[in-house]
Amino acid sequence: MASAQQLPQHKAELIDLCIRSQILKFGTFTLKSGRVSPYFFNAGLFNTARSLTCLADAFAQTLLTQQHDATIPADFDVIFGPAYKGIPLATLVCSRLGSLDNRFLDIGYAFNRKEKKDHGEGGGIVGYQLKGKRVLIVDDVITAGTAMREATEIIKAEGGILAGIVVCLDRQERTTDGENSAVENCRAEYGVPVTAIITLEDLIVGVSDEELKEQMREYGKRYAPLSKQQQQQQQQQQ
Ligand SMILES: O=P(O)(O)OC[C@H]1O[C@H](OP(=O)(O)OP(=O)(O)O)[C@H](O)[C@@H]1O
Ligand SMILES: O=C(O)c1cc(=O)[nH]c(=O)[nH]1
Repeated sequence: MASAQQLPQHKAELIDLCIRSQILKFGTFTLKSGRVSPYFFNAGLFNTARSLTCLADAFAQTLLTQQHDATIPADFDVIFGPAYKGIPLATLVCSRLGSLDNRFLDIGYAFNRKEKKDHGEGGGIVGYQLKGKRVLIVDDVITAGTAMREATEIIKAEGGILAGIVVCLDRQERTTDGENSAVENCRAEYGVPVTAIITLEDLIVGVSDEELKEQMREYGKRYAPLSKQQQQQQQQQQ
């Protein structure tokens, strides 16, 4: 395994799976933010019991074994997965936590519909009621943070209380309208712990092809959060 020596086992195993199953793809991809990336993380390809088991292990390790760390969300009643790719993730993490520890047996899961349903039970939310509950968001990727903004607005509108955010991959990019990292921006704006199982830096460690590593580094630099000095230079130029 290319990354086994440098990274904790659950991260190395996940990265190895992502490379073997082409969950991590290389090419030209337009992202939700409009940025054009030479790599793409397709969580839709966690599509077998084997790969979901690996992913569930990695989420559980992240949430359960590092609870002394203030960036790790600890107290929540409901796991919310933003449509679409967050939906199976919320279900998976809820089920895995419940099977690992009885204290989690009564946590709920919920997700939004991208289009509201106007028949049957109707509405835009499926699953556990969010009103008055501490809600953990689980998603596949954070890039510029737009999906997180949308998810937090849904939770607020339902009367839920955001308790934290955990994603599979932090691409370590800045927000579209600012200079700060999307993750730092969520921490500051929502005042909750935000964490990721793996980051762009971790992915680069796991990739063995030098040319692809370089493309990832270059892209990462282009959309990296700006340092204080860069922010000052930018202000002076304006
Ligand atoms: O941090 P951001 O810049 O918002 O980008 C990340 C988001 O983009 C994708 O969602 P999207 O709605 O495109 O896809 P999906 O319907 O496949 O989940 C991805 O699943 C993240 O939720
Ligand atoms: O930013 C995105 O839209 C995005 C990036 C990525 O790597 N994977 C994904 O599903 N969406």
